[in-house]
Amino acid sequence: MADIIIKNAYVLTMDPDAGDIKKGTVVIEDGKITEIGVKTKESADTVIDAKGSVVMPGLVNTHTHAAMTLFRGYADDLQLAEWLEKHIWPAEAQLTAEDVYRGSLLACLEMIRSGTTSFADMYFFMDETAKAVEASGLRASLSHGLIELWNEEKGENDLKEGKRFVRAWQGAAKGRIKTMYGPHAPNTCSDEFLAKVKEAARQDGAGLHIHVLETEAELLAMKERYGKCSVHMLDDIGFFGPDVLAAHCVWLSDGDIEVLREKGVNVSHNPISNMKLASGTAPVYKMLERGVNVSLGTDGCASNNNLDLFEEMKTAALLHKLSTCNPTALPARQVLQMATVNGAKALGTETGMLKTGMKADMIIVDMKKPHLTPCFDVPSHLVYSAGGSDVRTTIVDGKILMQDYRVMVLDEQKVIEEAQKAAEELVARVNS
Ligand SMILES: C[C@H]1O[C@@H](n2cnc3c(N)ncnc32)[C@H](O)[C@@H]1O
Ligand SMILES: [Zn+2]
Repeated sequence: MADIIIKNAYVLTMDPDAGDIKKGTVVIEDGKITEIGVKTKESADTVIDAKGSVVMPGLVNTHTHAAMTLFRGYADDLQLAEWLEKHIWPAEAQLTAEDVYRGSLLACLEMIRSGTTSFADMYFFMDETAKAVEASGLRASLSHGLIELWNEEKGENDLKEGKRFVRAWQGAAKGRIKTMYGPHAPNTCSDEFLAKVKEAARQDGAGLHIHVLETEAELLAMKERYGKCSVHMLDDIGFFGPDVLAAHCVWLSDGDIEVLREKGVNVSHNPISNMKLASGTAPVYKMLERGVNVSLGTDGCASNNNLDLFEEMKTAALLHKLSTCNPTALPARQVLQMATVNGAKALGTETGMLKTGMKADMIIVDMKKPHLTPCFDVPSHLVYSAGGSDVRTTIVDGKILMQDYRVMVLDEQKVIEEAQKAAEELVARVNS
């Protein structure tokens, strides 16, 4: 007998070798998808009748700082440098491990509710984020943020902690947790330090998660310091490869795009954060055209200000139509692919598609809503009309985390109250 059968659903497989199934069934056993089709096994421990709904791969958020939910709406309408240096970093200096646990748990709850089944995170007190991932049932690629700032001692301490974290949690939560090295950015870490981090990642077989060319200020600072941009500096120290996840990648030249493509670097595009901090418009249309693996991320809740990847999909589609003056740029299906297939590829998770043998990470989206009626084209609705709050059921690794809008794995009220309290006390400490 199967564990879960989802029947009568519109199955959006995202599998390039298979089409969608208008009224199909998905069978889950031992955390994997064992059958998809019209005629399948009939009995299971849990049978979900998904009539009027879409079942699709869970969304993948490839760049966030989960615990920053505590800073949601804390410092808005500022430039990145001022925002980070004058507001966020001083506030982060007051963070405790407990705060990071509360903030991360709130983020996990928000992601479960809005259809995100895995995410990549870079932050501090990462044991706490890992514990929140373990408790919530989500899948994640986690890294301790390394901010050397040309201070050798700080660099060494950060790298030591990063290494401890990578080794302590690799493969934890029944394989749902992967760990990465997280050097913050080329303008906050020296080339020598970045080379050291790369070597550590190579030794541990871990990936690397880094912010790259988010702002013009970074580009100018790099030219001044090295006589070349971040992408070329990173390339020259041998940093790049398919194990690298580069967030933002806004200020790229055509030559930079070629380097990213050639080295198989995975890009996380964060359109809402880039728009809110007015960092610029990433050349996403060009990157996709040239075959760079571009995925989607929300960035942290201090620059978004939520973790809803449905909003991110719509924003990405609209932004690149506008920026290229081309309404055919980033059509709905391609944007869905960024949020599922490309994200899963970036994190190396064997998810992102509904296909036999893949891990069972999927969501059921309720289409019986006023704003989703009528429905001529499912991908169009998912990108242009739906929101995270239309997700009714979330499944990760074959386990139901939310069923019919009820979160099964966390005490929702308690998570909200404790995060609220942690945020208030944190801000009080910052202001005292
Ligand atoms: C891991 C570190 O990254 C910082 N951080 C959060 N958002 C951004 C961003 N858009 N660009 C650069 N750094 C950021 C966090 O505030 C933390 O200090
Ligand atoms: Zn970030």
